[in-house]
Amino acid sequence: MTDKQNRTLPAQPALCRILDANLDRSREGLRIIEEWCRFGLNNADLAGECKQLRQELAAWHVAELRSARDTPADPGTELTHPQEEQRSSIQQLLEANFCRVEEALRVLEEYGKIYDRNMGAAFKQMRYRVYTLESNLLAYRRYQQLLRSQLYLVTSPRDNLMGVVEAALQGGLTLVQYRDKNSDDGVKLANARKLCELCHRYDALLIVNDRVDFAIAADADGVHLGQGDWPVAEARKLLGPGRIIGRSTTNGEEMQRAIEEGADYIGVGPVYHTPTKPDKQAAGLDYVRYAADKSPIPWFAIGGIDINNLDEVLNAGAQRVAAVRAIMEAEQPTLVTQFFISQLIRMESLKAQKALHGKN
Ligand SMILES: Cc1ncc(COP(=O)(O)OP(=O)(O)O)c(N)n1
Ligand SMILES: Cc1ncsc1CCOP(=O)(O)O
Ligand SMILES: [Mg+2]
Repeated sequence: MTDKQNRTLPAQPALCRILDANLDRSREGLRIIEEWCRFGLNNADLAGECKQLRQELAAWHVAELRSARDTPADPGTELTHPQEEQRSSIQQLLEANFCRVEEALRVLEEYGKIYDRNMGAAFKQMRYRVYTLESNLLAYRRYQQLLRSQLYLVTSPRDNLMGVVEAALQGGLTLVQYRDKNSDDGVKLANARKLCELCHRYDALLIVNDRVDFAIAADADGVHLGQGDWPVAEARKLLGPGRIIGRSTTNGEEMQRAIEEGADYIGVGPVYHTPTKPDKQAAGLDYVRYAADKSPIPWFAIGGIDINNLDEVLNAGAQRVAAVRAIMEAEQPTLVTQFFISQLIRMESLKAQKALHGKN
């Protein structure tokens, strides 16, 4: 690739060292990301793109650049940032390494222009591919997290909102919706941001109810839209393909429309009449059975579900449930969360066993 004809000036040792260091940096960062795509996500496409980028970088990493390396004289090897020493989650590790790769590619793009006529354009194109990889990876991670979530906590306003949600997260919750119909916008935005930070610390997703603008401003994982809220397509325009959009449905027609509109999941209910939404008529267990039979996308039974009637909802075919009062008003939200999850897992393995033995 570094055909000498494309070279504009004889390479200075400092320039070679800069290019060598940043080729190393970008290749290492991509390797770290690739390992997660391969072993953490089992995603051959994402891992393949990392490998392809690494190979293209390797082709630029010619002997002239590698031999310019002078590690003992490099003052930069001693410099570390406290954040480099700490990684509190996979999310943070990935973000840090994407940042490292993108910075290194930018350096390669700028200094590369002096070294080789084609280098600037090549690294610019690679940097854009890394941005695309980053958003594809984030979208994939979000969707995987949605798929593995069987319990969905929808919050209600509480003095100790963060404490209750954290207790549920400690019980294994992986999906939370911030729902608050009465607070001022300033309070809502502050709460959405705090909840987002809290959920991400536990590797859980945060969805914001009703408001696309808050979901964006809080950098949440998505939005939940009812039949009277924004159309899914309009929300998608603002949120892009990487964030999750949920839609409430009370019957088969609404379910079909939500799927056609491109919702990522649907709420199915209210299963029972509930004081949390007193004006809404119950859709009943029949609609749960209908969803179990017909929905090709993830769906959450919601409305009046608690630890006493959970079995009935699961027997009607629900594999995922959402709850407000059962967790928000529990004396021990951690224990209730653990109970819900254990029952959902029990039912899932019962179904898997039945399928294995060919029974209905
Ligand atoms: C998971 C889930 N399902 C349904 C709803 C209800 O949404 P909506 O009909 O818009 O009513 P409000 O929650 O906005 O009062 C939900 N929030 N979450
Ligand atoms: C938001 C919502 N959408 C349909 S039912 C419902 C409220 C569920 O609340 P609870 O779990 O307290 O019955
Ligand atoms: Mg709504």
